Amino acid sequence: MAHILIIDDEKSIRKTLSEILGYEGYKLSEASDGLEGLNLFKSKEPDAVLCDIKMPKMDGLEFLEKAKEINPDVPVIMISGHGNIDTAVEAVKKGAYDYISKPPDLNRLLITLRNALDKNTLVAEAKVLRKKVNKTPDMIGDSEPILKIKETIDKVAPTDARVLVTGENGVGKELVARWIHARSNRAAAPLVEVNCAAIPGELIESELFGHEKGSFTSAIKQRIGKFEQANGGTLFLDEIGDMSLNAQAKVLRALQEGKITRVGGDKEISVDVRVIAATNKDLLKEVEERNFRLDLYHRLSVIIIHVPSLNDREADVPLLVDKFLGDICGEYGIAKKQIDKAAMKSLQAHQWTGNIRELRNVVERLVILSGKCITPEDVASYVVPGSGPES
Ligand SMILES: Nc1ncnc2c1ncn2[C@@H]1O[C@H](COP(=O)(O)OP(=O)(O)OP(=O)(O)O)[C@@H](O)[C@H]1O
Repeated sequence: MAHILIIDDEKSIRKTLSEILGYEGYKLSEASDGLEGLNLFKSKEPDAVLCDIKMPKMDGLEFLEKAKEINPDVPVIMISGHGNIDTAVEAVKKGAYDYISKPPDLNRLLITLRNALDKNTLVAEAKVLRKKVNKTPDMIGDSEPILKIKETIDKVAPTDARVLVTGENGVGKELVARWIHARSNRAAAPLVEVNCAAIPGELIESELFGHEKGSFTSAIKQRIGKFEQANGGTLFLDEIGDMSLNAQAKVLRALQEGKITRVGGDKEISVDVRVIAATNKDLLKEVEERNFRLDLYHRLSVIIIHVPSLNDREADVPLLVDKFLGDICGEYGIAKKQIDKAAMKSLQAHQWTGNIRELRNVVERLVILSGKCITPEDVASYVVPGSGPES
């Protein structure tokens, strides 16, 4: 239930409001002046505020101003006495949600509060959605392989098909997974990522499936695993080739049956999760070497998207360089630097490791060390090892 902060120096008004709102089930905090109210506003993070206008120490208008600076999304409803309706109107102009008159009319109070809270929920939801939409970065490139990848993403995203994304480190595998999720019917639910290589073998099961309290020494409280967290959404299993055989068996079962069991638990929990996996390993070779289960491989690889290294999509290098130049100069707060044609050609011809982060680092180095226009000499000095004056 929503938490309401009541600020009024008149004890009787606080009492009336508390009784009405308490009866409706709201959680309440009370303050007798603006200053105390502001402290509670910071510490309790209420969902809405009812605030008197005339009060000692800090009046309602000052409170409103300060509260808006701290969190502009929390609606503040002013409580106005006979003498200060004009001030209440002024407060609404300054960002108060609305005002109610003293003595508070029960219906008007409850309706105003409910509307304010509804609006607040919508604002919060819109923020989350906006964040989600913005969270998927652009996939730069118009080379043949990237266009093909985008086409495949558009086809598979709306289905629930499992996708295995392969490619060297840093080629953009995670970006592909994010794009698939963002374009799927699950986009409003979470995309939960697990880096299987970064989690010690003995913890991976608890990470994926959760655990019950006391199931092992460090399990001091119950924990929900990534499969459950991703319920309704997508689970991205990065570096799946590094998962232990033991964990592979459990993941296989979860995929076959759509059910998981927490470590130390006996209850089966149904989960509705789409799995996207990624690896930089040759999984079939891992299968041959008995490090990876063939049945799991088949479950995961309904669709395979291979992201080629930069060296196999030279055409994308200028676009990426241009994007990174813009981003980096923006971060440094300087005008976007230019790059000479010949310099761009030599970046394009460079043998990249395949990791796009390497290209970004190189562009950052060039931004820092070069003049307004990046020249072939800059590239020779700062990028191609062994060919510059510094080496
Ligand atoms: N086509 C692209 N356009 C723009 N940025 C990209 C592109 N591909 C990758 N990047 C960026 O390069 C970085 C590395 O990409 P990402 O993390 O997706 O690679 P990865 O293959 O999953 O890496 P790892 O193997 O290390 O997990 C990220 O910052 C990503 O946003």
